Order: sequence, then structure tokens, then C-alpha cells
Amino acid sequence: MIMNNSQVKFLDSPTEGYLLVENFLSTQECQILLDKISEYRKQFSVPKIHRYTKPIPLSYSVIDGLVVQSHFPQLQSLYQKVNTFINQYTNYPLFTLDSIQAGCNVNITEKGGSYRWHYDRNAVTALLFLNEVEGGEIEFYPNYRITLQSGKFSQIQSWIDQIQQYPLIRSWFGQKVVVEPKPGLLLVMCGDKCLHSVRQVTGSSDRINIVMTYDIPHASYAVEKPLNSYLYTSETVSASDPNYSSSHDPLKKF
Ligand SMILES: O=C(O)CCC(=O)C(=O)O
Ligand SMILES: [Fe+2]
Repeated sequence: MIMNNSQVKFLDSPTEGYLLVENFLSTQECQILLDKISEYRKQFSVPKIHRYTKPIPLSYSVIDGLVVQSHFPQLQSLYQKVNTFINQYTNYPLFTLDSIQAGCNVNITEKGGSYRWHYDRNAVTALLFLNEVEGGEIEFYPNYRITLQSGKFSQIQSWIDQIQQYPLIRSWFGQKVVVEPKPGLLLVMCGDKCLHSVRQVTGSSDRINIVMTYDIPHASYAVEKPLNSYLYTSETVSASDPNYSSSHDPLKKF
């Protein structure tokens, strides 16, 4: 296993924000998982999600955590193994999410697909890439977000996040990192602080990766239900961004 940034002591310290680990799984181990995923896709349909966000749409397919739990026992143990691994690099212990659906997913991004700019609801997200593709690079800005202590899911937070997303603001104030998927590469980031998106997949093979999410014990999220429908189902959803809920707007206290 090669640690690119072996200097990292604490992934969640203000100076770090992410960790990149090559060969977390071997190419053969990745191939076994890819074969299982492909077998599953032959038998069952996987929801396709298309949300017309600008400038990068959310356009991908996802095997959510409920399906992972019932059909992919090997991913359940991987989710635990990565948990133990990342806890070596955090200031406080992290845990798998209470929400099974959002905990451990398989993202499948076909040719033309992409993943919009966003922050995650949870503190730390690990992305394990299973294959190499054309396009589909993840671009992120470690510890970039200005977070309101009073409400991570509030309307004011949404405004701050929108302003910080402008390309000019990103290039002035952010440290851009671009990672190309390759088999066995593990990217761990403070997902609720790192602005991130996935560029369009341009080649014909699907981009397939495992998304594993962690947080403090029993973390709960104001936006849980609408965000799950938005991310994991093809249902029509409200036009407003489900990452934010106006009922948790600190301004509403006044
Ligand atoms: O698929 C990826 O590489 C990123 C996915 C992501 O950011 C997420 O699921 O929150
Ligand atoms: Fe994310």
C-alpha cells in the first residue's frame, strides 16, 4: 500500500482534509467486486438518477445501501475495514452511519454521466475506485467550505455554498485537487468540508466505485429523507436543493 501523503496525521485537521491511498485493494480484488456488480446488474435493474443541476448535472446509477446489505456481504465487511483504517487518521473515532441506505453505496456512472458539485451530509467519505475510465475525474477543494456552526443545512449555508462554488472564487480561494480513478485507489475526504464533483465520463466503459460514509456516533441529518429520494431514487423531487432545509434556517429564530 502506498500512501501518497504519508505525512498525514489527522485527516480531519484544518491543514489536511483528505487522504489518498494507492492499492488499498489489489486489481484482482477489484475485479472480483466488478464481476459481482456486473452479475447483479444482469439480474436486477439499478435506478438511474438524472437531476438537471448546473454547471454539472447529477447523472448516474446507484446500488444503495439497502441493496448492498442484502446482496453484497463482501462490501459490508469492506465498509467496516475502511472504518478501522480511517480511524487511524482522525482526531476522534468515526462510525458507520445509522442510515443503512446512505451508508455504503455502489456508484455507476455511464458514458456522459457526471456528479454535481456538492458537500456530503456526513463528516468523512471514502471513495474506492474499482476501474480506470476515460474522463470521470473527481475534482475537489479540501477544507474549502465556510461552515455555519448554527446550521449546516440552513438556507444561509446554501447561499454561502453557492457563492463559494463560482469558478473564480474557487480558483482564488481553493486548492484544486483532481484525481483520476484507477483500480484499488482509495480517496478519503472530509466530505462535508471538501467541495467536490465528478467530471463527465467520456469513454464507453462505466465508472464504478464504492462510496462509504462515516460520522460521529448516531449523527442525524435535517435533510435525510428528501436527500435520500433525490440521490437514490428516480422519483420526481422538489426543485430546491435537498441538501438544505429551510426549516433549519437559523434566521427563522428571529
Ligand atoms: O462517485 C464519486 O466519485 C463521488 C460520489 C459522491 O461524491 C457522493 O456519492 O457523495
Ligand atoms: Fe459526495
